[in-house]
Parts: sequence; structure tokens; C-alpha cells
Amino acid sequence: MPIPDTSRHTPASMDANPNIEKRASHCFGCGPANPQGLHLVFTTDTSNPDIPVATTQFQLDRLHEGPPGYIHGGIVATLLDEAMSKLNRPLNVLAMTRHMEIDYLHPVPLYQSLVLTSRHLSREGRKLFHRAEIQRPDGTVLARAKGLFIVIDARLLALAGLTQPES
Ligand SMILES: CCCCCCCCCCCCCCCC(=O)SCCNC(=O)CCNC(=O)[C@H](O)C(C)(C)COP(=O)(O)OP(=O)(O)OC[C@H]1O[C@@H](n2cnc3c(N)ncnc32)[C@H](O)[C@@H]1OP(=O)(O)O
Repeated sequence: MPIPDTSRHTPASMDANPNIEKRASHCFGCGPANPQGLHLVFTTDTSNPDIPVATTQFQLDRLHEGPPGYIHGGIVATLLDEAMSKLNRPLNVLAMTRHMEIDYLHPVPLYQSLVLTSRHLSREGRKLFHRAEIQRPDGTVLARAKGLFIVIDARLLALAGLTQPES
């Protein structure tokens, strides 16, 4: 069987730098170097270091439209996933989403400033359980998610040709 040419799937951002944080600059959710990304910037509250909380405000336009006037459901999932992923570093782990479930409670509007927040719930070994919500400024919850993140160890990183972040 011929070996597939994977090089054609390699985006320009995948340069030779093996450091995971430097390579994360093109993350669709938070990477500052991704011209088509969401450029989310989170504030993380670690006043209780066991239960970090991440928050950001965002406002999207028709580039991310699904139903007329509202954000596409896949982008809503991205926002919730990204917010939950921001809890991993404060917990001193690298982790990836294994499972998430979403309640789309109300359509999420375009052209309005909204609040995206996430909170760590619990940990069982390498399994991290988080939750996230998108709210209107008045506190109305528009969408919420629960996520299971799995801690990625150094061996898996090395298999992907990556190194741990500099602490
Ligand atoms: C390789 C590249 C490295 C890059 C490192 C970068 C890291 C930092 C970048 C962060 C970036 C963030 C960006 C935003 C967050 C994303 O979007 S991340 C991207 C989306 N996620 C992915 O692509 C992950 C793809 N999945 C995988 O690679 C593998 O499944 C994982 C996550 C490494 C886990 O693999 P595994 O260890 O073989 O998993 P497995 O043993 O089957 O399950 C783990 C545990 O979860 C439990 N479990 C599984 N499914 C369920 C379920 N549905 N319900 C309940 N429990 C479940 C299992 O029972 C198991 O439990 P234990 O037996 O340990 O008690």
C-alpha cells in the first residue's frame, strides 16, 4: 500500500520549533498569529488554585454566522472547548479534549458582547472535568458545556515531536 503524502496537509504554521507553546501561536481559538482565528484572550482567576476560573469577553460577526444573526453551533462548541482548555495550564498540565457535551439553550447572537467563562470541577488521575458557559452580560446562560480533558504526558508529546513548555 502506498504511503500517503502527509506533507500536503502540513500548514505553514507547523514550523520546526518543537516547543508546544510556541507552536500554539496559531491556535484557532487563542493564537495571536492566526489571521482567521478568534483571538480570545482569557483572564484566569487562581485565587483558589484547585479550582481555576477562566473568563473572556468576545463579540463575533457574520464570519461565524450559522442561523441568521446568530453564531454557528460549531463555533459555539469551539468557544466552550477553548475556555475549558484554558484551565489546564493553571493546573500545571497539558491536556486535550476527550469528550464534551453541550446544551444549546438559546441562540448565541452576533454583534453583541458576551461573556465566556469556565471552571474546573474535579480531577480523577489523568482525567480533568471542566465546565463552561456563554452568558449575556445580564447573566442569561445561552450555552453550556461539560468537558473531559486527558492529561498528555511527555511520552506522547515526544511522539508528536514536541517538547514541554518552559515553566
Ligand atoms: C499528539 C499531539 C499532542 C499535542 C499536545 C498539545 C496539548 C495542549 C494543546 C491544547 C490545545 C487546546 C485546544 C482546545 C482543546 C482542543 O480542542 S484539543 C483537540 C481535540 N482533542 C483531540 O484531538 C484529542 C484526540 N484524542 C486523543 O488524542 C486521545 O483520545 C487522548 C485524549 C490522548 C486520550 O487517549 P487515551 O489515553 O488512549 O484515552 P483512553 O484511555 O481511551 O481514555 C482516557 C480516559 O477517559 C475515559 N473516557 C474516554 N471517553 C470517555 C467518555 N466519553 N466519558 C467518560 N470517560 C471517558 C476512559 O475510560 C479513560 O479512563 P481511565 O481508564 O484512564 O480511567
